[in-house]
Amino acid sequence: MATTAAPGSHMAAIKPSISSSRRTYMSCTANFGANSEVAVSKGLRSSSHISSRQPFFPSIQSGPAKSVKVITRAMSAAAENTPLPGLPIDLRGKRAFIAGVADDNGYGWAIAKQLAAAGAEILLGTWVPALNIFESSLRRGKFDESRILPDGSLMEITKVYPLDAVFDNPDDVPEDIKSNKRYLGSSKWTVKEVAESVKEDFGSIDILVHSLANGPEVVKPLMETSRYGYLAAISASSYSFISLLQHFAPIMNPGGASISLTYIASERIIPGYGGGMSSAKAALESDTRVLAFEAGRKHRLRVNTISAGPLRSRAAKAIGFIDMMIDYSSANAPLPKELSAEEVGNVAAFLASPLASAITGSVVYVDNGLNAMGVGVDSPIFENLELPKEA
Ligand SMILES: NC(=O)c1ccc[n+]([C@@H]2O[C@H](COP(=O)([O-])OP(=O)(O)OC[C@H]3O[C@@H](n4cnc5c(N)ncnc54)[C@H](O)[C@@H]3O)[C@@H](O)[C@H]2O)c1
Repeated sequence: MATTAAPGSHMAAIKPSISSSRRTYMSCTANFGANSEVAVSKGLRSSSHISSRQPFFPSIQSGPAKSVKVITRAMSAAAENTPLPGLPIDLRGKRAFIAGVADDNGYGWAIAKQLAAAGAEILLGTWVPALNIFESSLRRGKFDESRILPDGSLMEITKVYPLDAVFDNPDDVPEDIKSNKRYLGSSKWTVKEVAESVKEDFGSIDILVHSLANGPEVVKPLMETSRYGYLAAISASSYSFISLLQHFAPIMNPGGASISLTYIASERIIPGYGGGMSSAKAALESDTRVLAFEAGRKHRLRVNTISAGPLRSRAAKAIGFIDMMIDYSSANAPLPKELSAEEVGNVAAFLASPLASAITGSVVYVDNGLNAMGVGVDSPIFENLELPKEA
């Protein structure tokens, strides 16, 4: 399946406004004749061209006041419809590999969608045990509504690769996994093999997204977490990113970008986010900085992580307190609204684009500003404190 059909959302949005601005402009000239055409075309130029000592519409200042009003209205309509010179997020010609998509509810899907809306070609890496159900749901059209892009076309997924990011190469895979029936139908799903398959199929990629995490003991407090649970969380949620970058960097084009997803529990206490997952996110953020240096110097790649607010994804629901965290954020964040996955997808598209060419090694917060709060303002302690109210 080719993705060339998916145009950049910005470009698609511009086309109709070009013609409507032209229509507005033409109706101005038709209504007011040659003099007003001069006036309108002057008005459409940058305001810096207008001397403060000159009348704004020298050619019609002597005319009746009514004409001035009508022309002003027509001009502001024309200005509203005039496309901005633009800072488009244009990812046409770029290819993205997004690891960690197995349904249409999580951040990985939303990021894939916004990258596709900006014109990127989409390859997915799906956890082997979830692959069958994801592919059959895709085939049966279960995700079609979620695939709709701003221009009305459907997001194309060029290829889905089976992936288990806790195994780097076939020698690492233990017998019980090899013979597990959920793995038997798939092959070449270790990180090294997936990178080799992508190289064989497409030669190179430009964008690498790590949107996966797993902590078998996430519901246990850190003090009760076993060594196995802790190391498993780090392996699946932190080292998996190092491994992906290690194996994909050689096939990433210079100027390429990688993005992972982290959570505020790395730096602030979030009771309930246990099993070493808070430690895994802290490692991921620290690794983002070191890998930014190494991959930047060696491959001219950028490495950033998005610290996302709470989302009702499948993984988050498994932790068991996601609704509470969403309510807490709405009650306490500077922006008292629920975060949408699309808002995170938009920032990922920006970070992946040349517009972010000087951003690397950063933790970028997309959380309605919750990270900036020092207190929870919904505490009864603050009952008598005057808080800013909506105007
Ligand atoms: N949902 C939230 O509230 C939230 C907040 C901040 C950060 N995040 C982060 O966002 C990222 C995506 O999670 P999500 O919440 O969108 O949930 P999700 O369920 O959509 O994504 C997690 C994915 O990881 C995959 N996965 C698990 N183990 C794997 C492995 N060994 N190999 C390959 N894939 C594996 C799962 O199949 C799933 O597709 C994670 O890093 C998560 O920690 C989530």
